[in-house]
Parts: sequence; structure tokens; C-alpha cells
Amino acid sequence: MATSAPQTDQLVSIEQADFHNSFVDELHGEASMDKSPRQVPGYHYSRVEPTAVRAPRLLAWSDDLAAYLGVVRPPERGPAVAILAGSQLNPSMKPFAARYGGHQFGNWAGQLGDGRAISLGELTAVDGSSWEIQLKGAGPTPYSRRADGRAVLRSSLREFLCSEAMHYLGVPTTRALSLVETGDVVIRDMFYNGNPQPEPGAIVARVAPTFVRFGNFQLMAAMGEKDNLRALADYVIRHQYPELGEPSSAVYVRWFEEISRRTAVMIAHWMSVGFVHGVMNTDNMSILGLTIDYGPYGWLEPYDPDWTPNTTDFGSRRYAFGQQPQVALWNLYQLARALAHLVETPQDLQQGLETYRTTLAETRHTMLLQKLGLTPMAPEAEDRAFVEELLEALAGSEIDMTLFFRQLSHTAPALLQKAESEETAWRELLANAAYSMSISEEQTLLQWLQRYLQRLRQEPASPEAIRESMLSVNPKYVLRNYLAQKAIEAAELGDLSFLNTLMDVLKTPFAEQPEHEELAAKRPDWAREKPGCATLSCSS
Ligand SMILES: Nc1ncnc2c1ncn2[C@@H]1O[C@H](COP(=O)(O)OP(=O)(O)OP(=O)(O)O)[C@@H](O)[C@H]1O
Ligand SMILES: [Mg+2]
Repeated sequence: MATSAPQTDQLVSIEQADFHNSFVDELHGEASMDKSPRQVPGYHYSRVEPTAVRAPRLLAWSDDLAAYLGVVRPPERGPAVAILAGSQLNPSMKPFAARYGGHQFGNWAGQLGDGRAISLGELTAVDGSSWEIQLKGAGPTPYSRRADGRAVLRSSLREFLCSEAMHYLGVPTTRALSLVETGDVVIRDMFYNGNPQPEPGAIVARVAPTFVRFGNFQLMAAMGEKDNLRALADYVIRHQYPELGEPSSAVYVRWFEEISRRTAVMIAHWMSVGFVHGVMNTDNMSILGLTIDYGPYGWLEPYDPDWTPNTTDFGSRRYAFGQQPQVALWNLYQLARALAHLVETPQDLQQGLETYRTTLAETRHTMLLQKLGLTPMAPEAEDRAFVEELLEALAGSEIDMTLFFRQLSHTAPALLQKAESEETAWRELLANAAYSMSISEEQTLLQWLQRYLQRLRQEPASPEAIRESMLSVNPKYVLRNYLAQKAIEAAELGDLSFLNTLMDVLKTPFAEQPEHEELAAKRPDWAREKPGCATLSCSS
């Protein structure tokens, strides 16, 4: 997405911005505005207004995204922030909560829906594209079930920071425009141990072309609402996939294939940067292949396919890092089952699943080769096996993923240029990136690195060019779990300076930024087991 910023004087306040409301105007909604929790059969959404909060104050603002949307940064308090907190509405908005269902941890959960997210409407960006603005934590909706419709500062800050950090890493994602503290207290049992505590409330304004999920289609299919299912599919195709042409049975098939392709690209990105979503339920899968719902996510520190930050998932590890490719496929299969109701020959949807497999395998392999500064080499099977061996060796020891690849981007091209001892350089790299490593683990990695250097010597590009290309895909700065936690602890005490620093540094994650070296360091020992740093619950 282009983020060429218009002049500040062209930007308007969110109070004056001109919202349009295609979701509400074109789909089938329940108009009662009643917030009481209930089943809402037969509708795509419920019109519902956010609930006012006590003392909204702006904590963070995404300048680039705002400029792209043509919206000016508001003062810390005032009517614009009241809108971003759901206390006021711009008259052009028609707020709604979407109705969706989903499989949670593999089990069909029936109706879920936006229980605390309320979409305000859509804005037109400077390039003419349309973006839905959604408040997360805006109060009860018909889909809130027994919960309060609110969100706490710690989870909102994590969502705000991470969605923007992912965007700057080049990962397909929903965006975040603002983070507002509400001035209200929210009660949460953070560790689900019968010890509920008051916490500060907050609201993120999220931004995406649409927030439609796999679960919207699943629920309509499960309830036999075929007309609604078709209308929603047609809406998404016409607005988000216009290149596919006018909806028809054949177009639904091609559409599913494109959703599968995009989902594969998203997962390949996650695997490439070490992102663990944590709760890949089908209601948390975007129909656009964007990362959505930053809840109990985490970043790999030691490279470990079995790692998940989500305490709710410690038993089955269904959503662990290495499971993500398989889970996305399972989720796509559930979407295919829903879309099968629209397609003359449902078996045709198989092609989409195949496209997922091949796109994921190819994209992952290409991305891994790029991380290593290598170009593909025939035979492909050997090429893949070579890269897989590295991942196995990394998984077999305790090596920081981000540090390993970043240091490799410096060390490997340097070894091509200099006659310095290869083994010393590799040992130093491993020592810097390892949390712990046995002699035999080190030996396995050294052997792989020696073969790698031989292969790198065959690359036609210059060492400088290899370095530059590796540094452009191996980030130095990611939102390490303990960094987010430090920003939260400071913000809860009223100090936003660390949040601001992180926002700034994570905007250029591939740049050296030597003045922020400490933010690229290995996770400190104190953060190894600390809740919020190593473990997260779904309580948010
Ligand atoms: N505090 C809450 N109040 C009301 N509903 C909630 C609350 N927390 C979660 N839910 C609802 O529970 C379901 C599953 O929650 P999940 O944690 O996946 O989503 P979420 O974090 O609320 O939001 P999203 O997927 O919109 O980012 C959703 O229907 C969600 O709206
Ligand atoms: Mg969710």
C-alpha cells in the first residue's frame, strides 16, 4: 500500500471525515440498535453504537496510516479522540457489529460475532482505495455473549504496536490507527486463576479493507442461509476481488483459490519472521489473507517449532509456530465447506487447497533462500533439503532466530571478502545468538554453515550485494515479547516514552539504527518465564 503523505493542511479531522458505509448499505442488517446479547439469525450484521467511556485520551497514533487515510492527528483529548473512543459519532458513520461464527481450537462454536469490535464505516484513502475503521473494545453488542465488550490497555497496546510492526516488516496485516485509553476500569482475571483485578481500559482503532473472516461464511452455511452466504461472497468479491469478474459458480472457485494463495503468502511471512499468532481459530482468519486479531501472539526467540505463547493452548499446542501452515490449511478446508454451497461442482474447490500447498512451499522456500542470500539451485529437492537441515539444526539447539539471520547477513558476506578464520567467525556468530548450546549442537551447526559458505561462494552477486539483500529481508528489530511487556508496564504507570521509541524503531526494522542496539539484543534472562513475556492468556 502506498503511504505517500499528502500535505498536513489537506488532512481533515476524523470528526469531519466523510465516511461511507458499503457493508451496511449493501448487506442485510438488523436495525434495532439493541445491545442485548442474542442469536441473530438471518443477518450479516447488527447496527449498534459504541458505548461512551469516561475520560478518553490519545496514547498512540499512526502518522503514516493517518496521512494515507487523509486524517489529521488529533490533540490528546477532545472530540476527535472521543470518536476514536466510541463516545461520539461522526454523522456520516453507520456503526455495526458483524455476525460470524467459527471453529475454536478445532470445535465448531456457533455464533460468535463482533462482541467488542464495532465498525464505524469506511474512509477513502489518498489513492482512492476504501478502508474500514473498526474500534476494538467499544462496548457491548448483540454478540458479546456474557462478556463486557471491552479491552484492557495491555492487550490493546500489544495489538496497536504489533499490527504496525508487521506492516513495516512487509507482512500482510490489518493496521492500527490509534490507541486510546478510556479512563474506565476493566476487570480481568489475567491468569484465569480466580483472581480478577481492575485494569485500565483502552480501545484500538483498526483499519483494513474489510474485517470479514472465514467465520462469517461458515456461520451462514451452517445455518442454511444460502442467500446471505451468496450476498456476502458477492459483496467481498465485488469490493475486494474485482479482478475476478462478476460472481458466478466459476468465479467462487477462482476466488477461493485466490484466498488460499493469499493465506499461503501470509503464513510464509509469519514463518519467515518468527511470528506465532497464538489463536488461529477460523473466526480469526481474514478473507483477505491479512493477519487479524493480535491476541496471545508472540515472537520466536529461540527457534522452536513447538513454541506457543498461548497458555490456553499449552496442552495440545495446536497453534504452535510449526503448526501454523497445517492449521491454515485446515481452516481453508472449513471455508471451502462453507463455499461449497455456492459452487456447482464442490470438488473444484480442491484446487484452492492445492494452490495453498504449492504457494506456501514455494514462497517459504524462496523466502528462506533470500534470508540466506542464495538463489535457487537445481535439483530443487536437494535445495529444499539443504535449507530444511538448517531449520532442524536451529530447532535442535537454543538459538535466537532473529539474531541468527541478522548476524548471518553480516558474517557470511564478510567471509566471502576476507581471509579471516571461517570457524572463528561462525563460532562467534553462534555464541552471540545462542541462549544455550551443547558442543554437539554447535558442531552440527558449524558443519552446515561450512557447506553454506561453499555454496554462497558460487553465487554470482558481489558480497556487497549479497549483504544488502540479506539485510533487507532479515529484520534487526522485531517486537520481542519482553519489549512489548516493558512498554505496557511503563504505559500503565503513565510513561509513554518506551512505547514511542518502539513505534519509531519498528518503522524501519531492517535499518541498523545503532543508537537502539539494546532493542535488538537477545531476550534477557528475567524474561524467560515471565508472564506477558513468555506466556500469554486469552484474557484481554
Ligand atoms: N471482552 C469481550 N466482550 C465481548 N466479546 C468478546 C470479548 N472478548 C472476546 N469476545 C468475543 O469472543 C470471540 C472470540 O474472541 P477472540 O479473542 O478471538 O477475539 P477478539 O480478541 O475479541 O477480537 P478480534 O477477533 O475482533 O480481534 C469473538 O466473538 C469476540 O468478539
Ligand atoms: Mg478474534
